[in-house]
Amino acid sequence: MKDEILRHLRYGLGKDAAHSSVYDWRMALSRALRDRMVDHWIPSTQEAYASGSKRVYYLSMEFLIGRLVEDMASNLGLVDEAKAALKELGQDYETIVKDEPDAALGNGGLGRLAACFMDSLATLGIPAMGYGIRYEHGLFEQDFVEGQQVERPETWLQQDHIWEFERPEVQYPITFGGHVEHHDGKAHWHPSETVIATAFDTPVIGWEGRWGNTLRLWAAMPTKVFDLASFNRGDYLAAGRSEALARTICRVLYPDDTTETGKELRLKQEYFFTSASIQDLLRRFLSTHADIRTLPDAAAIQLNDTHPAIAGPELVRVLVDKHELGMDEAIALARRCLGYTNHTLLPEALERWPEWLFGRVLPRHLEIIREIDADHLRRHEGAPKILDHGNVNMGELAFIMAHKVNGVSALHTDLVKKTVFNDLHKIHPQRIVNQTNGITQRRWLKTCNPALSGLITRELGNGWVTDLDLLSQLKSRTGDVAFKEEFVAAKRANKVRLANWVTETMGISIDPDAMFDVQIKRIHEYKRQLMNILETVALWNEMRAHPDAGWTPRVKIFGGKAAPGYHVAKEIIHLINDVAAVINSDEITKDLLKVVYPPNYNVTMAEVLIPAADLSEQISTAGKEASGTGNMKFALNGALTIGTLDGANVEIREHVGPENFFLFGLTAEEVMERRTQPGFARAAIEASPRLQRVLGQIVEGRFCPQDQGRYHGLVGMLYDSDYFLVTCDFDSYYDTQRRADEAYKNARNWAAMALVNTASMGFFSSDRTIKGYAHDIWHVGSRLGAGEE
Ligand SMILES: CCc1ccc([C@H](C)CC(=O)N[C@@H]2O[C@H](CO)[C@@H](O)[C@H](O)[C@H]2O)cc1
Repeated sequence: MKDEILRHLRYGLGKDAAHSSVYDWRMALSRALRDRMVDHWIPSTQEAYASGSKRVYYLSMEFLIGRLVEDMASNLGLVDEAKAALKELGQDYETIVKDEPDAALGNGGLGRLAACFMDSLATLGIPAMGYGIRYEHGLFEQDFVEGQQVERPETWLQQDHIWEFERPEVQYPITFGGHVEHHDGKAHWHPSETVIATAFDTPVIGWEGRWGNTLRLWAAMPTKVFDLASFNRGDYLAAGRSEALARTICRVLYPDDTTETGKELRLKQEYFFTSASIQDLLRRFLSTHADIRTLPDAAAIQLNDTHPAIAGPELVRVLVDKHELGMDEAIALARRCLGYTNHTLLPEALERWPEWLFGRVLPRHLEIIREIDADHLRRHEGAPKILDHGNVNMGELAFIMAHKVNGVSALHTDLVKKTVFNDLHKIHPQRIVNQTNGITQRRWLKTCNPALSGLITRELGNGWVTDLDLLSQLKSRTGDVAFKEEFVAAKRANKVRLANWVTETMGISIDPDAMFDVQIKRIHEYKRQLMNILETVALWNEMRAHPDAGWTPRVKIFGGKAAPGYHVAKEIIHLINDVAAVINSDEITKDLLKVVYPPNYNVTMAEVLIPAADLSEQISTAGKEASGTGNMKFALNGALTIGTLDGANVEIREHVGPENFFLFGLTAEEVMERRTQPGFARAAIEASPRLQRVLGQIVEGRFCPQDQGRYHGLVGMLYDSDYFLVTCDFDSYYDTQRRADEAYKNARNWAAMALVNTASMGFFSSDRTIKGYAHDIWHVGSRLGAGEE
């Protein structure tokens, strides 16, 4: 490895060791790892072709990958070798790893799930390809200016993205707009705009390199790079116009993760990558198969939410307009290939495109959607329609065009059947299945928590890395004092690492023996960061009133971005920072309570925060969080959960046992019922002197004396609407936090509960999730011989 690094430094970067920067060393290390990776990648790709085995195509607008050096080195079993080689070269592995920017090609849960799925598909040896967009700018960088979020463009591609291979030979025309003519029984689409989709491939190598798949991200290129005539006329802007227009399509990730934008560019982004992917998988299929009618036996296409739902009409378009199948046959054939995953029940997140806009961008597809609707209505009278009230409902389209639809947790899937797709569920009672989410333990334990994963491997061997159920053997250790001490020591080491980082980057000192109480996720009203900060103020009030009451010292840690246009979420960020400033400078409570909110939460920050957490905040309004995946990461890393019966919290509590979970709050049914009671919020506030006092302090400007009225709106909204029932769950949340305080005082018992959490997470591996999709939806097998998995 040492020689390979030096060779890459010299011939890849043209540098000698003496004059190399951290960037140069990182590039040299990455190139050395990449070489090893390719030696696993190419044989897998060849075998996938040669075997003609069925492939999974995972279409997602987002892949929240994070950093790759450590993950690649770990999956190839080269971490120690890399560390040793760099040490010999006088370099520090940690410093070099830290230099890599995150690939932040996603907003949150949906994007990260796609990344975990890619790791599991490769580790399980299932031939698969991820298809997405190569955004020039990923999710914005967040900073706080006077406590308020400001966004800056993310710039991951400003330096060489070493893990990708450009595929200039893989290009497809993507057309938009124009009109459709019908003659001699055929449709002829005459588009007004064409761009070229070009492929960039990133290898995805599974554990121990036994199989490799590809993540193919599309970039947009103009059909005509440069308009020399305009240039010669001195019209320089016109000269570069087509290129600028084309590049706009993949310029930036839309930063909204719960509200559909309705922007034309977003629709073009969705069609751009979906059409390129469909054209690409059909080319691959037809290169080894003659009869297009056998496509469903060779391709399982999974839609990651409705964002690629245009895949249905696009496949039908190609089958009818290019391969001359009948409309009905084409629709049925496409349906046998397609699966659709729903990730949210929030009405504002369900994509509904105005028909006029849709028809302007995709006139032929609108025609085909009419055919799909008519075909479905012919078979199911009175069925919900895709085209309704002047909108194209992408949820209905995805449902009707898929042979299987799944929710992402047991509760969510149940609610999908009862609410958003109730009518369609009645018509197609077998179509909706559950696939509870999961996480890859390679990144979310093996790589991010070497202290704990090392201890586990010493005790159990490393079988757990590919079979997480093996962790259940640790349940027998809850009484093993020595083992528990090592378990606690690992947690404390991670807390010290975090405390040092917080002091270095924020100048705030935190006590590693305090309870680290962490809420990290996108800022959204349904996730109720607001309730968390209200509870924090209530706790602060009590601590100030009785500083010697034997409090459990706490560090409240927040992390998360708000969509730039989501003003209430931005107000909540402002409030958290205002409260933090006052509490962190309070002499009375300085050793009892601190509030820390590091800016720019991302995958890499999660990998530092989660191993250091004692308490995991999963406090969404019941019925709103489809699953959550952070909840699984925390429990796996030995944190206890305080949470509602929402999403996958329900299943986590079932697996860890009610005694090892701090449950509070209304259930999803009770939430629906409570909302029917007029003035429920005001009543709840009047019933809680503690909450009343906190709201009074906030509305009077206790945390923003220089801008008294700052939170009048926010508090007013709680009194008048409180759609997410912060007021109704506040007291039980507060009391449950106090129960956690008491529990934390008994370190041994807390350690035993934490150990049971870690030991009970086997079910929540994304390997189990992918096996579920493979069995219930995709009907695919592994290329790794039986028993090799
Ligand atoms: C159109 C704008 C938009 C963009 C993204 C989304 C995603 C579906 C939001 C999302 O990330 N949902 C989360 O998906 C996770 C993976 O299944 C779940 O664990 C989370 O509960 C869910 O909120 C909705 C709407």
